[in-house]
Amino acid sequence: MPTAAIKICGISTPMALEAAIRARADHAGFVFFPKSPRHVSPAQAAELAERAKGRIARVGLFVDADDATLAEAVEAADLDVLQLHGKETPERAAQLRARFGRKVWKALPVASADDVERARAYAGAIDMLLFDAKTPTGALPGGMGLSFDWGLVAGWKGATAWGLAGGLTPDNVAEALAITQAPLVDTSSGVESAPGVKDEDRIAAFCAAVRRT
Ligand SMILES: O=C(O)c1ccccc1N[C@@H]1O[C@H](COP(=O)(O)O)[C@@H](O)[C@H]1O
Repeated sequence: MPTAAIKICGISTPMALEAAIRARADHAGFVFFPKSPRHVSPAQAAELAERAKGRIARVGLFVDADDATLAEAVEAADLDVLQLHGKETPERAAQLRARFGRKVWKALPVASADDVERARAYAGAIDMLLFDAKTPTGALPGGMGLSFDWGLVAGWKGATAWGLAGGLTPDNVAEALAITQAPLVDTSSGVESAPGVKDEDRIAAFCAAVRRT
């Protein structure tokens, strides 16, 4: 099995960005969702993105964002990927892909086999599916450190590339990969010392654990 690609999400400081690059992560995620403790403004993202250019891919995370919000972020941070983490439909995802000409990833909340089945509706509309844990009503739709039953997506086969998110840490990512064979893993709170505070050692440990598998 080839080594899984790695996304470190919720990067809001140069220190965290440099740690992700040093650890050879593939993608850095910037959260454009004001309710998140990891939220960055377009101006902050622009600075981070400039530092990231040519060293790590830039992913912008959005939750049911309107076109103006997306346009401002894409322009400021020259994003490579738009990660949609709300209730965006396949039609909305396809529309954004066409409008912005960037890759689009869609996060899907998973708690049951039916949730996984819903992924098939996005075939042709997006570039990657991200299976993430379903979070409680009223809570953030991600970034909560919650995982789901990885057996539900074990060896998932579909028309769309996919990745695994939700509660991944340096301690459990090897097991998650052994069960799911996910081609990409995404973590945020699992490499933090407190909500929104990235930990360099945990970022390094997470990437090393992925590479050991
Ligand atoms: O990180 C956030 O604050 C966030 C807010 C709103 C939606 C998604 C968010 N994060 C993403 O959620 C998954 C899982 O995160 P975790 O590893 O369980 O903390 C991941 O894709 C984050 O990028």
